[in-house]
Amino acid sequence: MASTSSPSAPRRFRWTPTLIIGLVMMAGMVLTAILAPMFLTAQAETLTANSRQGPSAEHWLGTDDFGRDILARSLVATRLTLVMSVAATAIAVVGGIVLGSAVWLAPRRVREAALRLIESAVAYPSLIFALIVAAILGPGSVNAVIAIGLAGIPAFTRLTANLAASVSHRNYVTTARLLGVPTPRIISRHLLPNMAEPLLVMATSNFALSLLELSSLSFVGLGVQSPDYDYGRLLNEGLVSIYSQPLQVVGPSIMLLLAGVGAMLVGDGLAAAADPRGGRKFAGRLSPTRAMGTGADREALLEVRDLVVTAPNGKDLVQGVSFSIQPGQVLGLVGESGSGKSMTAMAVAGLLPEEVRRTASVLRLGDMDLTARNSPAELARRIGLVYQDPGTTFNPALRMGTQLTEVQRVHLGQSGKQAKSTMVTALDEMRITRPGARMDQHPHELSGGMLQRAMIASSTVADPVLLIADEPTTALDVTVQAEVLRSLYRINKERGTAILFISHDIGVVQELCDEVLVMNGGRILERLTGDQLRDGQAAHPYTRMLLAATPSMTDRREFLTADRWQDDAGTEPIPTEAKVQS
Ligand SMILES: Nc1ncnc2c1ncn2[C@@H]1O[C@H](COP(=O)(O)OP(=O)(O)OP(=O)(O)O)[C@@H](O)[C@H]1O
Repeated sequence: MASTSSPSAPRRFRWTPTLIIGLVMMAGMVLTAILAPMFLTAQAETLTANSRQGPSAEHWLGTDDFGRDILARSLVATRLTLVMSVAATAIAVVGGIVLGSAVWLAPRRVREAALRLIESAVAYPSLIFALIVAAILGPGSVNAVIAIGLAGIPAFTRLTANLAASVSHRNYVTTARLLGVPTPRIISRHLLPNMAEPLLVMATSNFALSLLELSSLSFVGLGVQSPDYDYGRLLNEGLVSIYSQPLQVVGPSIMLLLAGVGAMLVGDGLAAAADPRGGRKFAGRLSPTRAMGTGADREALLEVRDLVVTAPNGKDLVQGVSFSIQPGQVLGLVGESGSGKSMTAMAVAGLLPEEVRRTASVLRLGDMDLTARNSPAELARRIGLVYQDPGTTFNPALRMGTQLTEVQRVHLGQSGKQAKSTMVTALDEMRITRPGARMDQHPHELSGGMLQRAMIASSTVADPVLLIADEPTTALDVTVQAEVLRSLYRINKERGTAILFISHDIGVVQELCDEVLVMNGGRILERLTGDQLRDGQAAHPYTRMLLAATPSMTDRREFLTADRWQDDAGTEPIPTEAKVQS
């Protein structure tokens, strides 16, 4: 059977040179913070008579006023500096998440007022804010950490509130609310996991900022107090003899630079990994709402971003299309002939003609990166395909059984007998009469509708997570269309198979789809929910034109009445909600 890929599995992580260099630098800093105090404390803190010495083999950066090794002190100071920066960041993150969640939960008026207040706080320079807090609390390491932590809270509050507002519109949150799931559980289960990525990126940036601000506080005498020392404190001590003993500030300055650059590179790398197009912009420098808008749709089963399909002559047949399909969702792709629908679908299925090129910033099905070279067997297990013309899908010279069981025998490794018995069951589920006998028949002995349903049975026998149906009803007359649509509807409802449904017929699309993308000239012109389309809420003139060109819904509905839905196998009518609304 199909290996069911987790729909919410994160897409493959992008290791960029920036991120790798940043992580190596930060790993070096952490190692220094652990090892230096263990091995260098004596040289860093023991007072000797060798004061103010220049660089030598014994003291590479010389000694300070009290004969202590400057390099050793710079290295040992790493621990306190990093610990304080982590603590300040933790205060900002936790405080921001708690306050941001509270703001999101607050009544509308309170929320709006709070957001305005937060915007002003974010605009106020955090170092000035920290200086004021530190001055009120008094000098000291703990107070400096509190001051810098508090100064970072507004930015995280704004990010959390905006992200929560954005995530809370998703279907699963609405459903959880309707089911009466308590708010704290909605926050911990649905909101926070979906906000983790941008929050992590921002936390890394905040760490770099905290490092600099804490050092600044210590430098001006409001932070770490003697005999403790961090980079800022060492700079403060070196300042008095900067002309006679300039090397005294070089050690801590270099360490500060390395830690700051390392942390910023990690933040930049994480931002690029989160949004390949955004880079540093994503790291909280833009408005969080925008950041969220460009973020990944991790719940999506299929995620397509910036898909471009280029013909050999350099023409872009699909021009930067982005969309996603949630597990169990039916997404319609509608547009006139040549608009790029099939190219989009075939790009997803990895079945483009050889001469056509495909690029995308994200092309993911569950945890499978579709831009990578994937095994055809694995693709066949996860993606089922139903083509337009059942008459040409099957080889007229071969018996149905041979063709229908191909996927099972070739890709699932089933024996002929096992494959046949599975397929007979699948045909039966598709309401095809006398399925056993059909296996021995040739394609011309079956009706068009039966052939298409047999095709659907064959495409879904491996239980794919996604079914791509490319104009599956176009070649069929309108009464037979109904049988096929009904089969797709049942597959979706009973098995939860997501469907990418392609059609030039907007009337057919609106019967079946939860969401509809209107395509023209290789671009998406409009996105609508099925309900919006059924309610006639299409805004784009092209969509309206397509609707106008659709045969009267009243005529169509005649075919979709209960009687008409009785196909040759005597199936029951399609549930009301799947029918066309006029
Ligand atoms: N192999 C190819 N090389 C170059 N261009 C191609 C190739 N196949 C298709 N095209 C062009 O790509 C464009 C989009 O084709 P596509 O098949 O995606 O359209 P469609 O919307 O699915 O239409 P239809 O409903 O007719 O299949 C068309 O202009 C078509 O002529």
